[in-house]
Amino acid sequence: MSENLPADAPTATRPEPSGAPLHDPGAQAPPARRGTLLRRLLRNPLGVLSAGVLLLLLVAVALAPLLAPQAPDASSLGDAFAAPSGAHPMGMDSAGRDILSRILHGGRNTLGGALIALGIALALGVPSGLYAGYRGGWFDSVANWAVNLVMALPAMVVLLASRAILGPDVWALMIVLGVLAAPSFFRLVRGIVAGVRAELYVDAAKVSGLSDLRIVARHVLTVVRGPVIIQVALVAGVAIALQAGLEFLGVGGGSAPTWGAMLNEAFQNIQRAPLLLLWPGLALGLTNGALVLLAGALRDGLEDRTGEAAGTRRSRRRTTAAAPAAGDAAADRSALLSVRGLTVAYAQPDGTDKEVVHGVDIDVRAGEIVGLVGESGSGKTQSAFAVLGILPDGGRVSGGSVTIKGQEVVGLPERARRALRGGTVAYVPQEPMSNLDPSFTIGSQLVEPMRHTLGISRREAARRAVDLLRLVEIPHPERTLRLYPHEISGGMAQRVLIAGAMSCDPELLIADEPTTALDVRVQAEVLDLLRRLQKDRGLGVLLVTHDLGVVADLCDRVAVMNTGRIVETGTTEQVLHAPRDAYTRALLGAVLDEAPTRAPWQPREARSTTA
Ligand SMILES: Nc1ncnc2c1ncn2[C@@H]1O[C@H](COP(=O)(O)OP(=O)(O)OP(=O)(O)O)[C@@H](O)[C@H]1O
Repeated sequence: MSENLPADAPTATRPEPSGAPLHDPGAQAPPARRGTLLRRLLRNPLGVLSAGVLLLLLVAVALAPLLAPQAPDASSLGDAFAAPSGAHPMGMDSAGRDILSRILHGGRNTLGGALIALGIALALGVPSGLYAGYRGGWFDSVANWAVNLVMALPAMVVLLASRAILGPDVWALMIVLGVLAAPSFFRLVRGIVAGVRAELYVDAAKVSGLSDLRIVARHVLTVVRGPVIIQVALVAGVAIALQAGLEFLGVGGGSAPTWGAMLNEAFQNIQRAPLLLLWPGLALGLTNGALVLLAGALRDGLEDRTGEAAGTRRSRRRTTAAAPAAGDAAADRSALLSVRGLTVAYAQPDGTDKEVVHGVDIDVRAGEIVGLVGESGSGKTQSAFAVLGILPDGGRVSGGSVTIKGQEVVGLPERARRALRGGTVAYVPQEPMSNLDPSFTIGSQLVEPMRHTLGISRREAARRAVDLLRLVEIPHPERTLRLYPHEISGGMAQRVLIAGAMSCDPELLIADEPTTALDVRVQAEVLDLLRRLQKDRGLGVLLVTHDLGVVADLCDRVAVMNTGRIVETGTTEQVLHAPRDAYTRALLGAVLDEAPTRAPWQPREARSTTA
């Protein structure tokens, strides 16, 4: 798009929560949250003023046939340049036509044309920006190339050339303008979505089994809509100004009244009746000014809301998960999770593949906790993501087999994998705060995935959410459901994520360094919780960790990973006390011998009595 149109994305505003309210009285989001944007807008004097002016203009223009004193083209040459009077409040133009009537009717053409341009720009730019930002790949490359091409063209020159080709039809020119303005929406939306896509809470939503469409609707559109609103105002203003400019230059059809054509006529008679310039100029100025002020007020409203809700958006660092732990290579494939010869590769810019996981074997049986340990970069995360089916862009399972309850999942269609993730397999991530969307209440983030993956009503999901928070030992669950992530501690956030993971009664839990981001005391509580859930529900757990203390404390078996390979597997006792592999010995040697060990796990009641 040309320099004439707004190309820079407005600052991304914090999303306004649109989380579904819970119907359970105890779990329901407070009704005060609803419609707060409108209330905030009404509290902002500039917002009220600009919205009022725009509304007035739109209503007046829409009712032009009723409000105009006479037809816009009715002329009486004897009254040319007549001053304002009771019958003609804005006076008469050079052809003796009523200016008020022409302003009202002209507004229909001017604003209608801008609306067409805006509609086309939105229809082309927003969906393609969403798709390119969320999916990337070849569509992103092609769309970016096309957008750069269009943006390199000067809009006014293209419009003048279009006029020469298409004729003096201003509506056709507005369609061309819409195409020229679409890249501004594309770039804005694509940039924001590409950022949001990397957020951990989007990964968490994927793992909880939500479809891409739902994730976009719930987590992405809320972030995009604020900036898009502002862009709408800017593009509408530019479309109105460009259209008026074309008419002013005499490029339009000239047959229908428009504010630009009126400016043109006024300019020709500026010496004789300078007042003629005032009315169309005022109409254009008021419309554009009101649009810009309204957009600002809307943005302020959205930012207020989201700033209050989100408080702190935590680090964007992508989780480096650890993969499922160890299975004896000999174990049979009837295990809950069975991984054989798993290889993961990333496509390189030169067309070659870089293999980062080289033939991993792991088994997790029902009711056991398997630890996957290894130093940073050993391939734990890649293995876990491969099992979950959420490898980042460019990554793929290039070989091997992963079965869950005997079902091969490598090559399974995405829909089927989602169903598995939302049901049989659950995931507990490393950084609890980054995996909760700051814009939604805890209740909303527990309820929505349950509604969609279990197909239950909101009321039922809200009831289950309260039970789940009790299950993970969160005090005052009803109150907690109404809180936003920034209002709870890291330990509570991790409990919430564990509750979310348990919400669909999984059989296999993949926990990625679930305690790394927590302080020592909270770590112990979360590990105790995991152990209790695993015992009570007979879960199979693949625990990715670099902490050998955690392995000793919790795991039944352990797999040690180094440079993309499992170097040793066995029972925890055997691997920790009689390591066979030199790397395992080095890993154990790196642990401080004098470091204090945690007391063995006991049920909560026992802990409180022994404390
Ligand atoms: N997008 C990517 N493209 C290419 N290589 C990658 C990509 N992501 C990870 N890798 C490589 O894969 C290897 C394994 O990384 P992985 O994140 O699985 O390690 P990890 O054992 O989980 O480490 P940490 O404990 O730090 O999370 C690393 O060498 C890393 O460089």
